Amino acid sequence: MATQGQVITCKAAVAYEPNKPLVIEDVQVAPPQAGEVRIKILFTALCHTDAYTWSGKDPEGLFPCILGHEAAGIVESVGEGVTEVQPGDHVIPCYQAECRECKFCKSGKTNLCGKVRTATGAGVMMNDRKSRFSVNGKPIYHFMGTSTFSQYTVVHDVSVAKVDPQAPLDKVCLLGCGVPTGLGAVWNTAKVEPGATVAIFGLGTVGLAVAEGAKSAGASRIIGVDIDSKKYDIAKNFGVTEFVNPKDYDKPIQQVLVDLTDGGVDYSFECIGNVSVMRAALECCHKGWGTSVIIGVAASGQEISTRPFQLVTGRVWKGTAFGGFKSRSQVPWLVDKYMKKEIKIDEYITHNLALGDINKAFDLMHEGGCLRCVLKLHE
Ligand SMILES: NC(=O)c1ccc[n+]([C@@H]2O[C@H](COP(=O)([O-])OP(=O)(O)OC[C@H]3O[C@@H](n4cnc5c(N)ncnc54)[C@H](O)[C@@H]3O)[C@@H](O)[C@H]2O)c1
Ligand SMILES: N[C@@H](CCC(=O)N[C@@H](CSCO)C(=O)NCC(=O)O)C(=O)O
Ligand SMILES: [Zn+2]
Ligand SMILES: [Zn+2]
Repeated sequence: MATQGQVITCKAAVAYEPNKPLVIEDVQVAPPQAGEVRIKILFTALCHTDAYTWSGKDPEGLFPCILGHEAAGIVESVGEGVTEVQPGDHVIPCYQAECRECKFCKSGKTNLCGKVRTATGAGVMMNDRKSRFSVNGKPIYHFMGTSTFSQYTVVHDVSVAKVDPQAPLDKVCLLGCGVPTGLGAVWNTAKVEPGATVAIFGLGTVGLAVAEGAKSAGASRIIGVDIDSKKYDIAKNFGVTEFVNPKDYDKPIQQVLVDLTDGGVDYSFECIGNVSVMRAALECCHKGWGTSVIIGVAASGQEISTRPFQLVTGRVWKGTAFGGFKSRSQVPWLVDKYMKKEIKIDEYITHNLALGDINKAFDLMHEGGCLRCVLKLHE
């Protein structure tokens, strides 16, 4: 049955309130308006940022909403003026847009795009500042411009990457967030060079992707830091050469790393979202040149601090969103790299469940053994 131009009723997981179990609902998804694309989502993974917003600690968090931003699917229909994708195309929705026209996109200095960011932050579509989702006539907010915990979603055309139709969507859905973030933090943001020493704080999916990126960049030592010692075994497969558990030491972790590396590492990456660890990650860097990259997302009200002397003496503090990748241009390139076996994806997927099991999937995420859980959206 043709669905183009019609409201689609489908299943979605709705977050009605912070921390209350998500509810699988029949949701109405309106047709795409000008510059919009409606996507049949086939697979979505869960990222810790979904859990962060669900927890109520995200200052941009709005309820009720449909979370989810690491997914893949097939274009169902497009709105007026959409030229770059058409029904049937295989796509990855990208929470970081790329319009190629705004001040940010044209700067050549950043992957951030300004075109739809205020709308996505407000949980609505740019065209009419309204949501395309409703339940029994009541609007449900969008999330990060993607809302992939739904069998169908509507996104801005500048937030859609068209990918190789041969690529397995149950795997490449991970290229919507965590894996590119870690790889890009190394390749684009830090620009790690051969022989460099690297410390990675937090060995979840993002930290492991940092390790993979650092290995491919030719780093000589890749030191993983995690409070869960079980992470070391898996981390070795991603390139981590040494492991440090802060709980095994009486002295501050930055001192442990400085002592281990003759004055500090060349690059460090914070992949947790803990502001005390962000400080340690900066302070374990080598005087004169060490660079620390913040990747983790910290709760509302949290702030970073250090002695300015740390920066005066040459350490550099940076941050990265989506690993600095330009989404529409570079996600298809990452898909091709996966197809050529040049980057891992399968190894990050520890669990596969159905949409109806989404609350179980969030429970799993908080257990040490889960990296990414991929949900199948349709039977
Ligand atoms: N900037 C971006 O574009 C971007 C993209 C994706 C995810 N993120 C953020 O990156 C962070 C990591 O995501 P993830 O999915 O890998 O998370 P995760 O929870 O799977 O991994 C975090 C790891 O940190 C470890 N850890 C926790 N506290 C620690 C401490 N005090 N010291 C050392 N290790 C500690 C945990 O044991 C775990 O292994 C999250 O904050 C997420 O929101 C940011
Ligand atoms: N809404 C949060 C900010 C969350 C945040 O920093 N998001 C990251 C992506 S996390 C993906 O898992 C990001 O890329 N931010 C850039 C952007 O959102 O434009 C808050 O307000 O604290
Ligand atoms: Zn994410
Ligand atoms: Zn732009």
